[in-house]
Amino acid sequence: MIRINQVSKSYDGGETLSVKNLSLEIKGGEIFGLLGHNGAGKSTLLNMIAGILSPTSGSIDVDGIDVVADPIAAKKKLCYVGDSPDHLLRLKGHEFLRFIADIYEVPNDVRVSRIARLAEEYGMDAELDNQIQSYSHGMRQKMMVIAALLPNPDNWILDEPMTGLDPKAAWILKRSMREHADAGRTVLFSTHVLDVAEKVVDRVGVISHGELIFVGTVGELRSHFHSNESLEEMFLELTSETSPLAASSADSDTEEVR
Ligand SMILES: Nc1ncnc2c1ncn2[C@@H]1O[C@H](COP(=O)(O)OP(=O)(O)OP(=O)(O)O)[C@@H](O)[C@H]1O
Repeated sequence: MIRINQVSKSYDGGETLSVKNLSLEIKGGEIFGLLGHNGAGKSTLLNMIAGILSPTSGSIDVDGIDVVADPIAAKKKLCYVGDSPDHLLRLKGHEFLRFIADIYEVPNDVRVSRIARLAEEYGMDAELDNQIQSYSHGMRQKMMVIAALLPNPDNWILDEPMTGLDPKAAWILKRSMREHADAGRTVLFSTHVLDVAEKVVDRVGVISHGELIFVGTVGELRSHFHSNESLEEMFLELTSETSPLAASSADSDTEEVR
């Protein structure tokens, strides 16, 4: 479970807030999709949950562990796919995965079988002896997904995880997300690809200018609009400059439709 309590983030000492007083609870058993335009604050929020950025104010806990007060314990409860797959490029695939398994203290026998399964599923088994810098963008993204899923913690935090994945890999990841949530665990991911979101999410959160302007199921969003529109159409209406819900102030309620 991920609990975000009145979190704000400023990159410039308080002049502007990239995330504004945001509260949200994501329970075990659900896939939660975070939607928002470029610069809306998705990566900033996910980076704070993953412990890469500190909130300017507010608190975040993962399975009851405060990510700022106890960062190592909190990190053991989550995995994270960031918005760039270009890390540790000089390592070979298997060296990178061994490094991740060491950090997460994945036992030897477990890591061997898990790496073999994940590499085979994502079509990367023939690539593990090559340096990551020789991989294509999509192959690097697959490595980030494999590395994230390798420790198999309860909470998955995935920033645009489908970007660059081929259809088969995207399908396998979506299936894994569903299985993970159905086992009572938590998946939080961001995406721009709204037809993907519509198919896999249990709930969505729409973030605009650092504020959550909607939290609920796609069905609830539909009944709010009294329409049968696609998620894409509703998202565009919700975040348009003329929408009464479009974020502009920091003092509004954020749960459900404002
Ligand atoms: N390192 C940084 N320094 C200063 N401002 C930043 C930094 N990172 C992000 N921002 C600002 O914070 C805001 C939110 O950015 P963020 O990357 O969280 O958006 P996003 O929703 O993930 O966007 P995208 O969909 O384009 O990845 C933007 O206005 C951005 O310019």
